[in-house]
Amino acid sequence: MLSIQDLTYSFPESIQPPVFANLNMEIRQGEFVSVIGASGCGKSTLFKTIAGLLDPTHGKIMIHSSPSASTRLGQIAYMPQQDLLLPWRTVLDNCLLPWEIKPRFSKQQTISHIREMLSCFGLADVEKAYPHELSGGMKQRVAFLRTLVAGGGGGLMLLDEPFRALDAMTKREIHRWLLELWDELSQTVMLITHDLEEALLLSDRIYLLAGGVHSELQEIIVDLPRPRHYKMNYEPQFIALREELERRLYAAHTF
Ligand SMILES: Nc1ncnc2c1ncn2[C@@H]1O[C@H](COP(=O)(O)OP(=O)(O)OP(=O)(O)O)[C@@H](O)[C@H]1O
Repeated sequence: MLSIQDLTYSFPESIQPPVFANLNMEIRQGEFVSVIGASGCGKSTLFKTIAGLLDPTHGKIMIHSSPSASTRLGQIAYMPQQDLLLPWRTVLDNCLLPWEIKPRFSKQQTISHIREMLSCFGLADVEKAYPHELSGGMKQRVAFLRTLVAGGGGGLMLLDEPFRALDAMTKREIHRWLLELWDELSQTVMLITHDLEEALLLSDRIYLLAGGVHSELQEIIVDLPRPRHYKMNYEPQFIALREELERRLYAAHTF
């Protein structure tokens, strides 16, 4: 679905070395792929480049074999680190925004789908609230839900640390929901996270990014069986994978 070839990005007018250089990656339709790496290694910059917000300094980004940036825009739902909710719209109206831009189903169908998800995310009571009335974690859940509505057509979802402000219980609920509904959603997802357990629980593959002139993108295949369950965290295969991930992460950032 997504093919990245020889991708390099340097901020214009920056005297720093490139954020990353000569990256190659392939994402298949329906895959869940996490990107991990030390703070500042270039993960968000990589997503902004894929989403078309930054122009690559060098290299190609192709979606369904098309190098056109405009084709890419229609296929990608991007959730940045900041929630970017519209302050003058209620929770429900914020979630409806993708439908207003690109309607797929009737408005009524979309609203009932959103209401189901609001209830599952513990947000049913705040449907009519405005963003300034919500906690940081609630705003993040609304932004995540809106990205799900935007990406509902089987496109690519780019999620930049979507669950970072959530308490452990809410995070677990959203993980459980994602794991249960994953097959039905038929989404392709790329997720940036610093939470190694989250990456292992949700992903088919993980890319470990080390940026700079000598960038490296290591691939880790998560061969845990599906369907997955959060209790897998305690199983030997999961623990072994987690240890391996920590070892590689440490090695990639030890100079
Ligand atoms: N607008 C900018 N101009 C110049 N340099 C920038 C700009 N934005 C980010 N950078 C630099 O690019 C590098 C990569 O930043 P980026 O936000 O992509 O890292 P990250 O891996 O997502 O970090 P984190 O995990 O902390 O979110 C950092 O060194 C950062 O200082």
